[in-house]
Amino acid sequence: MAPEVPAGVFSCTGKVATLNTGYSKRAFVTFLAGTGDYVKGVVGLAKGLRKAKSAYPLVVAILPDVPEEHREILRSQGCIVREIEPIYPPANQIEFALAYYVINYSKLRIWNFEEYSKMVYLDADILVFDNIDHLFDTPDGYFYAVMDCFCEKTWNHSRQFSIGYCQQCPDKVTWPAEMGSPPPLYFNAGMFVFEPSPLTFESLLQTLQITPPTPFAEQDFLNMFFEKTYKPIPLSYNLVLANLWRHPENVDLDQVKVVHYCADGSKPWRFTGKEANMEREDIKMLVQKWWDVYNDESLDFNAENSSATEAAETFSKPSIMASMPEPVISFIPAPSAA
Ligand SMILES: O=c1ccn([C@@H]2O[C@H](COP(=O)(O)OP(=O)(O)O)[C@@H](O)[C@H]2O)c(=O)[nH]1
Ligand SMILES: OC[C@H]1O[C@H](O[C@@H]2[C@@H](O)[C@H](O)[C@@H](O)[C@H](O)[C@@H]2O)[C@H](O)[C@@H](O)[C@H]1O
Ligand SMILES: [Mn+2]
Repeated sequence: MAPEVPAGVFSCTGKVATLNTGYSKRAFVTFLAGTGDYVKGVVGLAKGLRKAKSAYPLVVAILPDVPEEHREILRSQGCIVREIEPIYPPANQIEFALAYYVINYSKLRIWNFEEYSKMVYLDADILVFDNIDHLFDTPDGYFYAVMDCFCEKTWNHSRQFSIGYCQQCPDKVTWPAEMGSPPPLYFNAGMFVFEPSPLTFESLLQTLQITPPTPFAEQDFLNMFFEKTYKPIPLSYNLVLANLWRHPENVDLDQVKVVHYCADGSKPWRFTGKEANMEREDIKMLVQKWWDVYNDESLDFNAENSSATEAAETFSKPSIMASMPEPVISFIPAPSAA
């Protein structure tokens, strides 16, 4: 059975929910880079949030190489499009688990969106099936995310993989004493709840410059940086698909609120069904659900159907902060996604 998630993690601290006035605002945020087809992922993400009747807008942090046509598609779907400067890891010889992961360090720019008090980051290959607005009411001061799984071959560089250990089933293969203490709980960085802060952003950047890159790029880096404040939340908030065949005992598809299409071959917008596990009925059902949302014209953005409209209009006024100059870094297009 997966490790328990602290019961109190969603208990409100009695704090008055932050009013969406002035600069103490809430929003979902995702990241888009390149000229390829991930823009379809962002459209699916935006329409899924609308279907779940979320009260908060979706901010899209985009790299300079995202074409105007894609930016217009996102604005037409009610997204708030914010261009960011890329962030690169220090010079290195590392071989990332997937070559294009090098662009994911630019995600760190979202900590500088200081006009927002609390944000929920969601990868563009995510579909929200159920309302998750209550995540914004989690107590401040922590980093909330779902624990990852170490069983896929993408983890074959790790000690966990070498002995068949996974935090999703810590009793199956116990961590041997001779290997020292077990690794700290490790989250998947495709979804997390955080509080933007320029101080945290500066600390992230300074720490990044002295941290040798590792196979899972910014995901490894964020796990190291937030190790002490990380609070696991249930798997239903970020179902990394590999859990379906690696830890089916931990998955209740009827309860899943967020599906993360990160298994090899599972991106719905380029699905062929040829890769390992892609012939599974549950995978094909989840991919179809993504397409149902993506193709549902009733979920397209318009003033009537968006509960986040007033919020989006409020947010769409560029804040003085957003116009603050950021360090200009020459942009080198990264390898395209797998
Ligand atoms: O060509 C790309 C590749 C990745 N991404 C962004 O980077 C995130 C992380 O990449 P991906 O989800 O493919 O990694 P995975 O979760 O599959 O390991 C994506 O969700 C997108 O938000 C992007 O915008 N363009
Ligand atoms: O750049 C590193 C990426 O690392 C993560 O993806 C991986 C990781 O979760 C592995 O544990 C899985 O085995 C693998 O399938 C999956 O692709 C994040 O989802 C993504 O947003 C991004 O941070
Ligand atoms: Mn992803």
